[in-house]
Amino acid sequence: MSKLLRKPNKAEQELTVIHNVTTENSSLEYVEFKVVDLTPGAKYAEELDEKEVCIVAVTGRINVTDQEQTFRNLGTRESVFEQKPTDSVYISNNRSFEIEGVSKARVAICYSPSENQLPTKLIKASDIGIEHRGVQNNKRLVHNILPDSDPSANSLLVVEVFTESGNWSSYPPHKHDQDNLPYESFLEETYYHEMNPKQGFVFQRVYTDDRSIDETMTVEHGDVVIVPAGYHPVGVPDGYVSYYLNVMAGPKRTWKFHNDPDHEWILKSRQ
Ligand SMILES: O=C[C@H](O)[C@@H](O)[C@H](O)CC(=O)O
Repeated sequence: MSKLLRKPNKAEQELTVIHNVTTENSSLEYVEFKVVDLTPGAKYAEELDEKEVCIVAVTGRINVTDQEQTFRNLGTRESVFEQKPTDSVYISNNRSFEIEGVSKARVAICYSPSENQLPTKLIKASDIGIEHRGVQNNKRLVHNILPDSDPSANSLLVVEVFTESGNWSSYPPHKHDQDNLPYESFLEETYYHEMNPKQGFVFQRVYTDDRSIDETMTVEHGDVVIVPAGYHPVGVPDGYVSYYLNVMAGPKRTWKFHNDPDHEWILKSRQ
C-alpha cells in the first residue's frame, strides 16, 4: 500500500483516535492531523507547544475550551453529506484545549507551526465562505473554513470540498510545492476523505514533475492521503459523492498553486 495512504483505526471506544498523522510518522514537516471519535461525555485534551490548531466538528456536536473560553454545542450536521458548513475553533500556540463529546462526534484536529500566539477564535458555520468552483465535469463545492484571506492563523489553512458523482476536483492537476512567490507557494497538504455511499471510492494521484513521486491510490471512506509535494487530482466515479477535508501549511501562509502545464489547456478551452 502507498506510503501516502493511511487507513482509519476502526476500534470503537469512548475516545477513538481514527488518524494521527505527525511530522514524526510521516514525511511532512509542517502539517499534522488527527481525527478522533468521541461518545457523549468523552473528552480529548492536549497542551500545545509551538503549534496552532483548527478543531473542526466534522459530524455530531462538541464542546471546546481553551481553559479561558468555552464554546458549547458546536457542530451542525450528523453527516458531512448534508453539505452544510460546520463550526470550528482556532486555538493558537502555547495554549491547551479540551474537546468534549456532546453527542457521538467525529472531530478533525488540524495542526501547523505557530510562534506568535493569536486570539482563540470560534469559526461559526454561518461565517464560512462558500464557493462553487469549476464547470462541466470539474464542479465542486468548497467551504473555506480557514482560508489564507482570514488572518486569524499564522500558518494553518483548512478547507472542505464536496465533489459530485462523475466529477473531478483538485483538477486540472495543480501543485503548491515551491516556495517561489508570487508564482507558487510551498504548502504541504493532507486529505481526509469520506464517500457517500460509504462503500464508494475515489482515485487520487499524487505526482511530481520529475515523477520522483507518482502514486495513484484507490481511496476509501475514512482514508487520509498525504501530499508532501506534487499534483494531487481526485476523480469521483459515477454514483458516488466525495468529501474531503484539506489541511495545508508551509513557510508562508499563501495558497498560490501552479497547474500542470500538460493539462492547463482544459481551463483555457473553457474560457
Ligand atoms: O490545494 C488545495 C486542494 O487541492 C483542494 O482544496 C482543491 O483546491 C479543491 C479544488 O479546488 O478542487
